[in-house]
Amino acid sequence: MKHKVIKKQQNSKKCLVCGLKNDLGLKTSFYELENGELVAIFTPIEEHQSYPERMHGGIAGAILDETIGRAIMIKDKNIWGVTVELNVKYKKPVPLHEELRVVGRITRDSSRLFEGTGEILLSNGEVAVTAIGKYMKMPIEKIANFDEADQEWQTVWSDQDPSEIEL
Ligand SMILES: CCCCC/C=C\C/C=C\C/C=C\C/C=C\CCCC(=O)SCCNC(=O)CCNC(=O)[C@H](O)C(C)(C)COP(=O)(O)OP(=O)(O)OC[C@H]1O[C@@H](n2cnc3c(N)ncnc32)[C@H](O)[C@@H]1OP(=O)(O)O
Repeated sequence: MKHKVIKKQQNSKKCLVCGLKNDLGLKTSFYELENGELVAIFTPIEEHQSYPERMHGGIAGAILDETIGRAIMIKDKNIWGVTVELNVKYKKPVPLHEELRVVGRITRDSSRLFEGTGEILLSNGEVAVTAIGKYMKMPIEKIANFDEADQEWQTVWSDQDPSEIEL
C-alpha cells in the first residue's frame, strides 16, 4: 500500500545514521507518513558489512534504534530520547548496495519514557530485522551541548525524495 509523505525530517553533520558529513555513515533520509509511521531510506555500503555482502547486525540495530527514536518527533519535534533498551531480532540477511526501507512507530508514550517498534524491509517487502526500543525523554541541553547550526541539524531536500512510499 502507498502512503503519502507529509514531512522530511532533519539530517545532521556527524551522526552515524543521519550525518551527511560522516564518510562512513548511512546518510539516512527520514520521512513522516500520513499514517503516523516514520520511514528511513538508506543504502548500505561495503564499510557496513559483517560477512562479505551481508550488512553488519550492529548497523541494523543502529538504523532501527534511530528510526524508532525519531518516530516520537512526528507527534512533537521537540521530544528527544536516549535509548535505554533495544531488542533486535535478525530473521534474514540484509544485503549491501540495495536501497532499504526501515519503518518505525511509537507504541507507548508516557511522561518520561516512550517505546516503539520497527522493521528493516528487503526490496521485495520481506521483513529482515525487527526491533523493540525503549527511550527516556530528555531535554536536548541535558543530552549534549548541541548547537543546531554547528551540527547542521536541518532538512536537506533531494531530487530523490519520494512523495509516496510503498509499504
Ligand atoms: C538541536 C540540535 C540537534 C543536533 C542533533 C544531531 C544529531 C542527532 C541525531 C538524531 C537525533 C534524533 C533522534 C534520535 C533518537 C534516537 C537515536 C539514538 C539515541 C542514542 O543512541 S542515545 C545513546 C545510547 N543511550 C544512552 O546513552 C543512554 C545512557 N543512559 C543514561 O544516560 C542514563 O541511564 C539515563 C539518563 C537514561 C537514566 O539515568 P538517570 O540517572 O537519569 O536515571 P535513573 O537511572 O535514576 O532512572 C530514572 C528513572 O528511569 C527509570 N529507568 C531507567 N532506565 C530504564 C529502563 N531501561 N527501563 C525502564 N525504566 C528505566 C528508572 O527506573 C527511574 O525510575 P524511577 O524514578 O521511577 O525510579
